[in-house]
Amino acid sequence: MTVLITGGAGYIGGHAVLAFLDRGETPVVLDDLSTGSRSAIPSEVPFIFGDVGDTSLLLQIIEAHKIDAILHFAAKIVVPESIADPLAYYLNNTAKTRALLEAAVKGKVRYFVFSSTAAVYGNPNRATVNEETVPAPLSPYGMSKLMSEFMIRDVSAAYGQKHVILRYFNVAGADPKGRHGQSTANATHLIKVAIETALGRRPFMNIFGNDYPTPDGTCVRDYVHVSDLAYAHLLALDQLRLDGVSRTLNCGYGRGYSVREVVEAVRRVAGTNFEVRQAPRRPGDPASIIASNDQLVRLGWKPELHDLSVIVQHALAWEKSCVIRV
Ligand SMILES: NC(=O)c1ccc[n+]([C@@H]2O[C@H](COP(=O)([O-])OP(=O)(O)OC[C@H]3O[C@@H](n4cnc5c(N)ncnc54)[C@H](O)[C@@H]3O)[C@@H](O)[C@H]2O)c1
Ligand SMILES: O=c1ccn([C@@H]2O[C@H](COP(=O)(O)OP(=O)(O)O[C@H]3O[C@H](CO)[C@H](O)[C@H](O)[C@H]3O)[C@@H](O)[C@H]2O)c(=O)[nH]1
Repeated sequence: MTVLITGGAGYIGGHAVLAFLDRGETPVVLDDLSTGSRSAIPSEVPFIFGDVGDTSLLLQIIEAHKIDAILHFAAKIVVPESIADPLAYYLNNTAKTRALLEAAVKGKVRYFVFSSTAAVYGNPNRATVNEETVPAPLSPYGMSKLMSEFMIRDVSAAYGQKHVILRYFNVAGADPKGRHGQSTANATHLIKVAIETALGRRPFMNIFGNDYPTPDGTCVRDYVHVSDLAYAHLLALDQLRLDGVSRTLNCGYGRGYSVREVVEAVRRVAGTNFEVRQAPRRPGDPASIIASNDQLVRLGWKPELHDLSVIVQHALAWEKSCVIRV
């Protein structure tokens, strides 16, 4: 039984690769390195350079490595970019997921674990969202993922494949042992941007919008440590192999921080002040989105790295180490 990780050269997929290695399993990685990095993949892990939309390549990989489970991380992930270029997102995230599913069905892959997103919920008018909250994405990115969710459920119903759809909230932090972190050039994620600014790699950063209906007017998000999230994948796959029950699960801590609170946490942990400018709202941003995580916790998820200071510390340590490596 071998696991295929698509997008394993990227930020979250790379942490999933480490989680499997840490428990003695060696996965196989497929990645086109569009945003991922070859150096993120440990040398003992078989790496195939290629596209998830290439059904015949996928069939070869499934057969050659006896793949019984696919963890599908590969995607484009930037919300504003998806608004500017929706067709690129519907191609890479939706059409290519369809091609991957076709290969999985033809290759008789039994289990499919999908990286979905809190962006499927749009701008929910409630304190927390659970998996039954009706999805209403605000962006083509969120819609491209929601369309994939529908395909995955239909494929399970028709062909008997079992799946877990994991809806990640805002993923942040880095491997506590310093082996991997977020390396994407021109990253747009808040914690990454704030840390780059704290380290003087950006002259200033923007806060997008201060007139949201939130306690301090800035957007509220549920930041989840990437290593706790990687562990959730192992748990979800183990459970799927055990009981064969397909599930959709929120992956967040159930607690929100505003943009201002995150900026303050980065200032505190980094021990430095940096320039923050107020900017207009960014298109496609919901005011507040926080997970209800009861279902994942019931499966046995025990997050250990939920403190925002710990998330920032690990991200900061990774960012500093990146310069040392260059
Ligand atoms: N980062 C977050 O906060 C967040 C939140 C919710 C969901 N997600 C989801 O998690 C997944 C991983 O995101 P990430 O933050 O690690 O992004 P990332 O950009 O670091 O990783 C994506 C990886 O997929 C690869 N890739 C992209 N298109 C490909 C294709 N067609 N064929 C092969 N490889 C391809 C890239 O080279 C990269 O290595 C994505 O599906 C994303 O939608 C991320
Ligand atoms: O320089 C910045 C960067 C971000 N923000 C704000 O910080 C919040 C978080 O923004 P991120 O870009 O870090 O994350 P998003 O909430 O936009 O989206 C992230 O989480 C989503 C799930 O909630 C998606 O899955 C998506 O892939 C991933 O980028 C937003 O209000 C954003 O406007 C700033 O103010 N300044």
